[in-house]
Amino acid sequence: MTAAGTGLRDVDVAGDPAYRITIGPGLLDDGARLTSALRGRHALIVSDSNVAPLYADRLEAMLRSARPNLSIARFELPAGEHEKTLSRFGDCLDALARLGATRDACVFALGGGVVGDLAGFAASCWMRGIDIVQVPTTLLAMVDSSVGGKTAVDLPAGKNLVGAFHPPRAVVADTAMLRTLPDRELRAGLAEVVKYGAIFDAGFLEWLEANRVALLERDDAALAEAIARSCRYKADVVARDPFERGERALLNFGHTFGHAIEAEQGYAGSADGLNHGEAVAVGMVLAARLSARLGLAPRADAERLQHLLTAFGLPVEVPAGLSPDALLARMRLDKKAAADGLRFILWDGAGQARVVAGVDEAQVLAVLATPSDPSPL
Ligand SMILES: NC(=O)c1ccc[n+]([C@@H]2O[C@H](COP(=O)([O-])OP(=O)(O)OC[C@H]3O[C@@H](n4cnc5c(N)ncnc54)[C@H](O)[C@@H]3O)[C@@H](O)[C@H]2O)c1
Ligand SMILES: O=C(O)C(=O)C[C@@H](O)[C@H](O)[C@H](O)COP(=O)(O)O
Ligand SMILES: [Zn+2]
Repeated sequence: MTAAGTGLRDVDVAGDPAYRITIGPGLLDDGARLTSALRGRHALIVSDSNVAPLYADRLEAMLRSARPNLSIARFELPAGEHEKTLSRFGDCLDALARLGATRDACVFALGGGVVGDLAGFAASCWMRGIDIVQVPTTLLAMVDSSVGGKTAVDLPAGKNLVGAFHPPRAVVADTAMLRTLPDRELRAGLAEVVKYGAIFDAGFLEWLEANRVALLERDDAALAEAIARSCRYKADVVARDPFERGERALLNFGHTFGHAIEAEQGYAGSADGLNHGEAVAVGMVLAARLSARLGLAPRADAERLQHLLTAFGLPVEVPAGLSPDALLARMRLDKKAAADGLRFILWDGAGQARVVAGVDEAQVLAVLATPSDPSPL
């Protein structure tokens, strides 16, 4: 996985298309790697109002020096979850039209998961599908959203309700860009890192417990290891189940609750509510507590998960003012719900998750209505 002497790590994702995730410092200056998947003469750089001023000029310069004949345009959205909308998606398509992007054009998603999801969805729709290279700039995007090809925008009715599966041609994760990431967004990314341990590997949870301080202090080696291991977990599951017909749904651990919280807060995100990673942290604790309540998993495992997330500075309680009934109504529009009712990703204990159908709504309401600490599960 580590190329000797380069400080870079590669994680290959099997599938159609197969692609490579490259992780390490300095990749934003690697024009050859950034353009390795480029086929045509048009490139659209999609970014947001925080990331573009920091990194878009460098990316554009690299693309120009590697491919002098490239026509390059930019589309910049205001930063924030509330911008992951159909309206901004339309604006992104308009930017492709102004560029005159042909079917061999390539979109470069330079940003966090909001940019990656929106740019990916635009790439999946423009002329029925053009290439995208993901250049993730948040920890969350490096460990999760840039990998696996889920793209989407939010609707007022629900999170990620409109989207497509559209895998990238490459993922280029320059870890040096994490140096400018706000602490709160770093912690949000750690929530999705914890998720991999929670659903796949209790040993990884132990590693996270042992490396908690190093990760929060942005130790390069610890972060690189966490990113590479997370990408490996995700790459393996999406290669086996790219369209979420089965086991990929495990990656939704904590998301049924989390997405309901995000939607109920109007996608306020970091500005005035919980961001995605924080909402998932709360959701994972609720899912673990629901598992304990249903007698599927030991209470001690739920407490351990809660403890780790708290140690990472993440919230573990439903924000004040959100009603259990309103959250439950949101969950009925979760994409995993089916004729047999709500489906949750629950666990048999740390590192062992499964899909559980037909979960009793009264039990869900009971978990939502009970504060986690210090009350009993
Ligand atoms: N497609 C998937 O598989 C998948 C997986 C997980 C999450 N998601 C989606 O990802 C989104 C959350 O992504 P996110 O947490 O990256 O949030 P985000 O994209 O909103 O980025 C968080 C904040 O950090 C800023 N930022 C980004 N990189 C920076 C940098 N290097 N330096 C300084 N500031 C920087 C952004 O401008 C933003 O304000 C949600 O919409 C979620 O639904 C998708
Ligand atoms: O890649 C996946 O599959 C995931 O579920 C990863 C999640 O972390 C991510 O938040 C994803 O966007 C959720 O997808 P959705 O299908 O529940 O909208
Ligand atoms: Zn997520």
